[in-house]
Amino acid sequence: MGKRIAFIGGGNMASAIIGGLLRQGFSAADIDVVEPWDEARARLAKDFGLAPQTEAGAFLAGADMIVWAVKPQTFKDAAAAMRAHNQHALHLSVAAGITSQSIAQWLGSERIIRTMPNTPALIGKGITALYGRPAVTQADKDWANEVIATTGATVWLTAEEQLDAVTAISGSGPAYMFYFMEAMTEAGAKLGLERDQAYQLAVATFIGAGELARASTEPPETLRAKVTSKGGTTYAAITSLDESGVKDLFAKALFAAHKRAGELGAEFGKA
Ligand SMILES: NC(=O)C1=CN([C@@H]2O[C@H](COP(=O)(O)OP(=O)(O)OC[C@H]3O[C@@H](n4cnc5c(N)ncnc54)[C@H](OP(=O)(O)O)[C@@H]3O)[C@@H](O)[C@H]2O)C=CC1
Ligand SMILES: O=C(O)[C@@H]1CCC=N1
Repeated sequence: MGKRIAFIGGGNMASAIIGGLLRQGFSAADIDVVEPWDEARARLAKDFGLAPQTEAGAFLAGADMIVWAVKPQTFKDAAAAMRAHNQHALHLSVAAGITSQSIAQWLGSERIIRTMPNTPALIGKGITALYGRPAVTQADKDWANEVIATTGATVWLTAEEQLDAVTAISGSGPAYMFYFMEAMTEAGAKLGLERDQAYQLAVATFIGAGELARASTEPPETLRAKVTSKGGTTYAAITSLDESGVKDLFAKALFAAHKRAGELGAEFGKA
């Protein structure tokens, strides 16, 4: 790629993208990170051979792309600290809820791409949705895609509001999957399995079912029907789920995540 990338915030998401870039041959010498937390800086140095800085400074002038990987709550202050140091970079935000309009105001730039990744990005198995403000060129989008594709699949959106839905589905989604794995493990242990084995079974089932869904042209209802023998065990479990209203409750949880994304934007995106 031959360009410099600076990360503001060096936590989970920044590490996922940095890891992806380095795996694809991007040089650590071309990456800057601003990260105030000592432990996080030490981890970035140990894991990736980086030399992170505690705060924004003149070194940021060399960045062609700035990746905003801070929490929504700290984005505005971090933007104010960076603004004087770089006025030409392409900006790429991973923050939930914070609109590109807020970011444009804070940075005085229209070259902004918003994204919503997820944590499987850490192992190159993420999926990230991206949205570019109208001023962003195709060349900028191609470059952002190249950077994010180092962490997994990419999907481009045509409406920025859709990012809040993506956040509810795939951004927060890994946590729902782990929640189900926890429940399966706990139930397996209660039913007499060793906890480790119950967890192993749960994880392998998630991976197997996911890969099967990906490889199949059939919708999930059909794949589910193929597991559900008439009068059998799956039927008993699905009937119990339906009687408890689990599908509706699950949808309710996703709507709560969607609502929270909007609230984060409204609460922490003020000018
Ligand atoms: N985790 C996830 O699954 C996903 C997260 N996101 C988004 O990614 C963003 C980052 O999340 P995540 O990586 O999980 O968070 P982390 O807390 O792991 O990383 C954020 C880091 O930024 C640091 N920080 C705080 N203030 C500043 C500042 N002014 N300048 C530079 N760095 C600062 C924090 O330090 P300190 O802790 O000391 O404040 C922290 O180490 C969030 O906006 C979130 O919405 C998007 C998709 C998925
Ligand atoms: O929980 C959050 O707010 C972030 C955004 C998506 C996943 N984690």
